[in-house]
Amino acid sequence: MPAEAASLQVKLSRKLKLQLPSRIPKKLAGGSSGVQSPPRADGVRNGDNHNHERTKRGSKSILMDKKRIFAELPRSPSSSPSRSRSSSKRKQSLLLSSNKLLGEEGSDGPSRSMWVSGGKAGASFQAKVGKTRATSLTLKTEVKDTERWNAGKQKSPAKKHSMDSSGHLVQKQGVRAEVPSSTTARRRQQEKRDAHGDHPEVKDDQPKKRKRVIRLDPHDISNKRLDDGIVVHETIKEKKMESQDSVEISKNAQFRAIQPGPSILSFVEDNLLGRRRTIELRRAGYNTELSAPLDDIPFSMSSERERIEETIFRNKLTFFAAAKVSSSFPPPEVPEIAFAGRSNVGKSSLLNSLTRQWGVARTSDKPGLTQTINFFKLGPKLSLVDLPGYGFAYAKDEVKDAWEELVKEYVSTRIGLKRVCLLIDTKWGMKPRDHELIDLMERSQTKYQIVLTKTDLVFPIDVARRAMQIEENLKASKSIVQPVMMVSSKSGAGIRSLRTVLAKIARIAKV
Ligand SMILES: Nc1nc2c(ncn2[C@@H]2O[C@H](COP(=O)(O)OP(=O)(O)OP(=O)(O)O)[C@@H](O)[C@H]2O)c(=O)[nH]1
Ligand SMILES: [Mg+2]
Repeated sequence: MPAEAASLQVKLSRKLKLQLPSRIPKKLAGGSSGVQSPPRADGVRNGDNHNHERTKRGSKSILMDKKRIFAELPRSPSSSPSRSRSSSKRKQSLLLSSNKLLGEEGSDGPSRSMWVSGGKAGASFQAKVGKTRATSLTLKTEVKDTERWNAGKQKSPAKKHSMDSSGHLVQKQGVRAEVPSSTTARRRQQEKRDAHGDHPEVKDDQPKKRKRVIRLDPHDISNKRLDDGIVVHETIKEKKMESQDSVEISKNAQFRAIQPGPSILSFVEDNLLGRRRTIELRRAGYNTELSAPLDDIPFSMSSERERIEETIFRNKLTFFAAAKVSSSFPPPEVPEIAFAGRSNVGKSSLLNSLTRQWGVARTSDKPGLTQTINFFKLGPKLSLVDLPGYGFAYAKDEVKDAWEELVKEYVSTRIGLKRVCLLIDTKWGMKPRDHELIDLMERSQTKYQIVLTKTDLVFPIDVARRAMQIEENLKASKSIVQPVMMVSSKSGAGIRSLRTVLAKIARIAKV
């Protein structure tokens, strides 16, 4: 038996020496050192085995244990002695891992051979390869590639490969460079598979997708223009805002610089105009629980109307006509006093406050409630006319324009119109549309009087300043009736004074 074994060993050695490749992929050999060892003459490299111990035992002992199997040319199983099951399993696992490695390497791999146990194990491997048709085919083709690769290697020996795991990419790139052009199609296929995630390890080695680079068209200056435009617009806007602010500031400064005359100041104080504390009103003897307490009527009830100092305002206020167009105006039978002004300035409220009949003329905090010219009779000798407001209102522009035209027509053509009370919000002062109406009344020689409203919302000094400001502005006006009146429908301040002025009109007026 020892003699047989020795002869068998010799035979195997010869056979295997013939089959030994010039190079063996390090990956297959499981090597991990960073430097590739030069191939040995007998085809066995120091790093070809899974550990260095085997290498130490020498090439002979390795050959005893291992046999290089070429996948494309399955060798007939040698008549090596049978091995234990565990050994066989170990070889199979080695085979599987090797197979896996082959798969990972793809067509670019430097070798498709592997070291497995000789004898029965090798035979079993061959049988397995034979059984697994797909695997066999792959191996076959890959071995062909390996041969070509080796040939290529020999042609260009100057090129080196780093076989260590850290330099895997370098090796693969090198191999790629050496793969002949006939394998290009296959390589593309492999790359496709890699791209589909068949071999994640290899995929990692693939050059990563280039980031999209946004190319700038040197002739396209739209972006720049857009940016520039925005910047320019912003600066213009900012400048505009700044200039507006400065104008506003200067306007406020100008307003604060107004020195009201002594008559205006005393009027404001006598009538307790402006924002006042409740305690102050109480101390002055007014019942702050009542509506419009400064009107100096203790109870705001119908029976109390008898206490109104101006007899004409003791009459019942009755609505009798509404007009959307001038043709709907009622015939001018009695003198009329109209209340005009911007929307929400307090026209309807003033009518109620003057007559102390709350709710006859409808009011709302929503601008644009009064949309028709409403005619109210205050006794047999006077009519009070509530006009729709102009300026901002919750209505369509066409509708608002129609109101404005109607108001203009009324104030400029109405026979029997004795006075237009032009109401101005004390806080905001006169606006361009107010001036428009003034101009119209000036042209049509309609008498008008400025009435500052909502005086309870501003400081007494500002009420005086506003009155003074308007008086100064309209000094040259011919149709204006001085003085500027100041009222508050809420507190009742200045209402009695206004009644006195308006009652005089009623007394002397004839249609
Ligand atoms: N604080 C205060 N609020 C007032 C005064 N006069 C009226 N108001 C309020 O201002 C709002 C508008 O009042 P209106 O009388 O409806 O005003 P208008 O001018 O008739 O409004 P339009 O009919 O829309 O043109 C309402 O909420 C009133 O309560 C006032 O003297 N002081
Ligand atoms: Mg109104």
